[in-house]
Amino acid sequence: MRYAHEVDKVRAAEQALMARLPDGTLMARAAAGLAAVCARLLPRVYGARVVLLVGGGANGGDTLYAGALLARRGARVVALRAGTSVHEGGAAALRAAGGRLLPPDATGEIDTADLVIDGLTGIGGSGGLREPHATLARRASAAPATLVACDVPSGVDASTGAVAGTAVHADVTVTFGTHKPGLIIDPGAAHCGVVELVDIGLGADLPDPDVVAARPDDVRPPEPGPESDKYRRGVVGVIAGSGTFPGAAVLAAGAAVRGGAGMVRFASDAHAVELVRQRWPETVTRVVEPGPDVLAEIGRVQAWVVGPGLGGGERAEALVGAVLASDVPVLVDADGLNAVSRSDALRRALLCRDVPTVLTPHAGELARLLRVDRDAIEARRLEHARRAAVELGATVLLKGSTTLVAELDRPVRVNPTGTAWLATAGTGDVLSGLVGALLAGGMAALEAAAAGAYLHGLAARLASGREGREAPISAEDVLRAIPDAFRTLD
Ligand SMILES: NC(=O)C1=CN([C@@H]2O[C@H](COP(=O)(O)OP(=O)(O)OC[C@H]3O[C@@H](n4cnc5c(N)ncnc54)[C@H](OP(=O)(O)O)[C@@H]3O)[C@@H](O)[C@H]2O)[C@H](O)CC1
Ligand SMILES: [K+]
Repeated sequence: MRYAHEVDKVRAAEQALMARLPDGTLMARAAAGLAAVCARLLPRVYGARVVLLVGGGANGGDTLYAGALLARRGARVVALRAGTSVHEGGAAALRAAGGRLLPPDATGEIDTADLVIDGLTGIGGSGGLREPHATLARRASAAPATLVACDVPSGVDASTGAVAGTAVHADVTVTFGTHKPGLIIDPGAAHCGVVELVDIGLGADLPDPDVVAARPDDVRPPEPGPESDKYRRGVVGVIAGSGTFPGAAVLAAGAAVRGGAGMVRFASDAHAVELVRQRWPETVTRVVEPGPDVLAEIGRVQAWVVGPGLGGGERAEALVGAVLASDVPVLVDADGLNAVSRSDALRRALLCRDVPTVLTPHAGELARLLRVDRDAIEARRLEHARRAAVELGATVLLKGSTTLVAELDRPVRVNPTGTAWLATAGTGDVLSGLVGALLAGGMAALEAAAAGAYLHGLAARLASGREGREAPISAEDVLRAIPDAFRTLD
């Protein structure tokens, strides 16, 4: 797993470590790591033009010391000082190494630089960048020089990834001690470029992470063994589709088949059932009307998926209500989520469940569930995913530019796979069937949702093609690539 810690925890760990070390040790380690990455990025350090953008805090201090190290190796280093104060030790070190400090209006230096280091704000930054910081950030982001952010791109909230106004668009972000959530969650993540972690010795002082991102060997879907039969591998029940949206049913049922369920039971109205039977003959189908015995009519399952393409109205509410009253894990998606948004009774049913529930909203669906603005969700994804997990008593998988999975008292999972090409109709239906199959296979809700998001994102990448040569994909393409995504796991 890749771990990320919020600012308070980073500061506490730094305090604990600093108490045992001579003054200035951590800043020296951070500066050395930053300078080493910058030296690697330059074709030649000697004679290179390096510009430092320096704010008044320790982030500026790290940057000045790193600039001094590069100046000692022959780089021509100038620092543009934003704000009134500057880290004194760092400024003295830069001057002693032959570097110069200039006022912030010397922006012409940025346009002719080979490399710019952004040391305006780090974990101490808050709110939108003020002037002259914002102008320097914009100018550096637009300049041809390689732009390296010190610890965090200035203007990005390190704990959340929120960006309130101007923020640096870095090519590389050199971060110290641990990742910060804002470096792996959008919109902040999109400002970081490549993230390099420099070890400054915080390890033992860091508590449990706030946010984690899986690496390939962290994703372990259930595997059949010699004892397995279709029932032991897990039966998933999919209730999806309607006269208006039968395609969602075909995609969700297909993804449940490809996701490794031992058997898929599919139930809906006659039209959706006919389509699913034609496309996925391996499913066991049943035409159902909502009623008190609807789940018994469909048969025993180890997990339910309800919602894709169900449409609005009482039918959807009745079917979601029946599933929420069951005693097996449930995944609610799409129109199922909209039914919960409309109905206080369903909301109560959700909170009363004592078996896991996974909700898979996109930002618009989550906005309706939480009764907040959609833009607020997009701007502060981490906060809203966590809030939804608490208020709705469920594991919440928030889809979008960075997919998050939140569950009460657990580190939030950030999905590292995926591609912008996934933003196309029907891909959410595929995700719901896939996660449903993993739930039926016995994975815990958080693990199933995170593994499903990982495999789904990977399938989309495999379907869209080699990096730099991607092509548009359909939900059907993602569905077809699911077996290849499984094959890439260790
Ligand atoms: N503590 C350590 O041992 C280590 C820290 N490292 C580096 O330190 C930074 C954190 O440094 P800190 O001084 O706490 O804060 P910053 O430098 O990130 O930011 C504070 C300055 O930024 C100004 N500020 C804040 N918000 C804005 C804004 N929106 N616009 C413009 N300027 C802003 C703030 O000014 P105020 O007037 O608001 O006080 C300060 O001048 C950390 O990120 C590391 O780089 C190293 O890791 C080594 C160990
Ligand atoms: K910075």
